[in-house]
Amino acid sequence: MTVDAGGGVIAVIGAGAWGVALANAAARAGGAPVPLWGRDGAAVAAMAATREAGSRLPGVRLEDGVAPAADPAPLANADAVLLVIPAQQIRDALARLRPWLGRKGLPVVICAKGIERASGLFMSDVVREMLPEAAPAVLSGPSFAADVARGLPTAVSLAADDEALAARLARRLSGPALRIYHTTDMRGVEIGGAAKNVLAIACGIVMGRGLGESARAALVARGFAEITRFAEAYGARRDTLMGLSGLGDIVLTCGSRQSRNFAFGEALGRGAPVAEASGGKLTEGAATAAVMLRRAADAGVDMPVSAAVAAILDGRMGIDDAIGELMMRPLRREG
Ligand SMILES: NC(=O)C1=CN([C@@H]2O[C@H](COP(=O)(O)OP(=O)(O)OC[C@H]3O[C@@H](n4cnc5c(N)ncnc54)[C@H](OP(=O)(O)O)[C@@H]3O)[C@@H](O)[C@H]2O)C=CC1
Ligand SMILES: O=C(CO)COP(=O)(O)O
Repeated sequence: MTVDAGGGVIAVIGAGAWGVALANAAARAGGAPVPLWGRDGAAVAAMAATREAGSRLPGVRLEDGVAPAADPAPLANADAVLLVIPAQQIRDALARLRPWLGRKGLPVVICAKGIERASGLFMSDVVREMLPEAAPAVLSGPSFAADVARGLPTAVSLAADDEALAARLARRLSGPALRIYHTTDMRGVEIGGAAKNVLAIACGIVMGRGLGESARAALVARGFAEITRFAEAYGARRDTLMGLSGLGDIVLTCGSRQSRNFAFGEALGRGAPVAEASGGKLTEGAATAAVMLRRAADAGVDMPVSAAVAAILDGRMGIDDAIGELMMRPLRREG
């Protein structure tokens, strides 16, 4: 497989907000057409006809090279694929698409942010199970789809076991407005992306409850500390967590209503029921909170902020009690 700065076909699996944004970025970065696979035939046909992204990214036009389709056949000719569907759906989608993806060394770049609820597996391990011949990679960092789709300046991390592959993919996808740093720390990049969504819900709750910016800053700092402990317990490097896919994405999603996870938390903080607070939007942190705590417990890592979010989402604790409990924890040395 050849993927380099000068070309190589990048295909995108998932025609939602982030899939369209990355397809646009890939089209801007390279000369080759970008197949964009979506499961909903009518929706992708409408995208192809109107060249509009649709209701998930209002006002965004598809770049000329982007080719939306519900037929997976073009995936068979891709030099690399970007996997851009919700984390909990990746296993099923790969089971269906495997006939077009089962090639030795095919780079499969995971762009979803989550941990698989049923198995407790990180996304790169799900891909390794479902496509054992593939070369998994992870792309994550502070990047709202609406910004990337419009070509606003953004920087993210891309990790693969093979540093040369990570560097080639980063060069192929980078453009004047999308700057991609590469690393071999897949665990660090994928845990940063998955865990920050849970923290964004916590920050939304605090803001929705009217507890103030000081409380949010405390949560960001203590949440970052627990995410770093968790990631290191699973072999991640601390400096990865200090980078774009950890701290960078926490700064973005814990401070902006544009984040669906933050907005979900804010609605909860204002009193919306858990079942209604997302307004039908994808909130990866809600799916990941409980399973992340299971993995943390397996590794003997304490994650009090994430535990409070999980307890609120499971209905085991009310918001005020959860906040009270966080404040009443025994005082300890910082670290
Ligand atoms: N939006 C953003 O700013 C960013 C998102 N991400 C991550 O990207 C991932 C996707 O998010 P995003 O694109 O925003 O979500 P959206 O809700 O906008 O889109 C999700 C897409 O996945 C498709 N899909 C859902 N289930 C399946 C399935 N079983 N098989 C095939 N396709 C499926 C949906 O299809 P259908 O329309 O038919 O339901 C839809 O096209 C998430 O993990 C998110 O955390 C990462 C960075 C930025
Ligand atoms: O991951 C994101 C930005 O980096 C998008 O966050 P939300 O899924 O919370 O909207």
